[in-house]
Amino acid sequence: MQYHRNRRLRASEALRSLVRETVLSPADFVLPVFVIEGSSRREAISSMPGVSRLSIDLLVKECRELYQHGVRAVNIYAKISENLKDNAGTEAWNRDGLMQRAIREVKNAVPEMVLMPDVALDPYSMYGHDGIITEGKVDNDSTNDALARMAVSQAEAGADIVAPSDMMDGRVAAIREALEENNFKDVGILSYSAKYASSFYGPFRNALDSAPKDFENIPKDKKTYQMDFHNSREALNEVYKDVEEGADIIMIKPGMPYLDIVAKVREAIDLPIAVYHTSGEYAMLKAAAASGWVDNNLALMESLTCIKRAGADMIFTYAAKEAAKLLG
Ligand SMILES: NCc1[nH]cc(CCC(=O)O)c1CC(=O)O
Ligand SMILES: [Mg+2]
Repeated sequence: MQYHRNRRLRASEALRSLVRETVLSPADFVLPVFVIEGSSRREAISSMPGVSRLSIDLLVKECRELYQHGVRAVNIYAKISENLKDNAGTEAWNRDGLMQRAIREVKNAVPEMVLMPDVALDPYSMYGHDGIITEGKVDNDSTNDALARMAVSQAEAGADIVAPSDMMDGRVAAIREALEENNFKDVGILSYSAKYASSFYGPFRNALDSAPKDFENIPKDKKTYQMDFHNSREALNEVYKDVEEGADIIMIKPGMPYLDIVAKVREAIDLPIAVYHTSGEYAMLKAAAASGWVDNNLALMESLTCIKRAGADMIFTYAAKEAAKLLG
């Protein structure tokens, strides 16, 4: 006689919480933030309800609040004016650039906050690409030199961890080497190792005005560097290379439609894994909730919990503050 009654342990919330395998905490979240010039400026991003671009002073304020809610890491993007953009993305390593000033001021005001600036040329590129264009192609190796300079200038400004999101080959090694040479041996690298060419980045590209631009003989998408979403084993290949090159944290992106990749990478490596709940995933949730088709709070917490269950140690999400408040 055998009665397997799995329902026994689901009988009450107290029992369910005793056997719960995955529990979210505000400390799991990294909030991506968009910084703009000026002061007391807040620009709502229409494709991402609840998300705004902030001037540095408001970003500082936001970071203080986040920290109080238990969110202790931000991933920073700068929206610079069109006339500062060029092919090489030179503004990206301007010591007095918007990004560098933002890092300096936030670090100064909230020193405990973990600052993870984005390393990639697209917000600085006149073409909207993550690399330098040479003869109509995104050139890998010259881009790596630029990324290394960008990372060093962010480290100089006070970054704790630099986060290359470009998908050039060998850039983790190039950045690691440059950081060591410049005596930033304690600055870490969070590498977007398995980043797919995805339609879920649309709202983000609106927010930064960073989509590939319509130039003749210039690629209109990022498929020659970001991964093909039909592939899974290729993600492991990418991850192993970055581990070898000295990455401290491995990122997989996007999140929800890619949890098979997260689970697979979790099995394969022991480094911390970050997963990006992307702008498109956030926008879909907000749109459905606004229509009354899903419950915002329940669907949000379920989404984030499932990302953690798949193997994420940390989650990049635009809902970081909202979720932290719901947990608090
Ligand atoms: N280096 C670009 C970058 N860094 C983060 C995101 C997407 C983030 C999101 O959609 O939330 C992108 C977009 C892209 O690759 O075009
Ligand atoms: Mg790679």
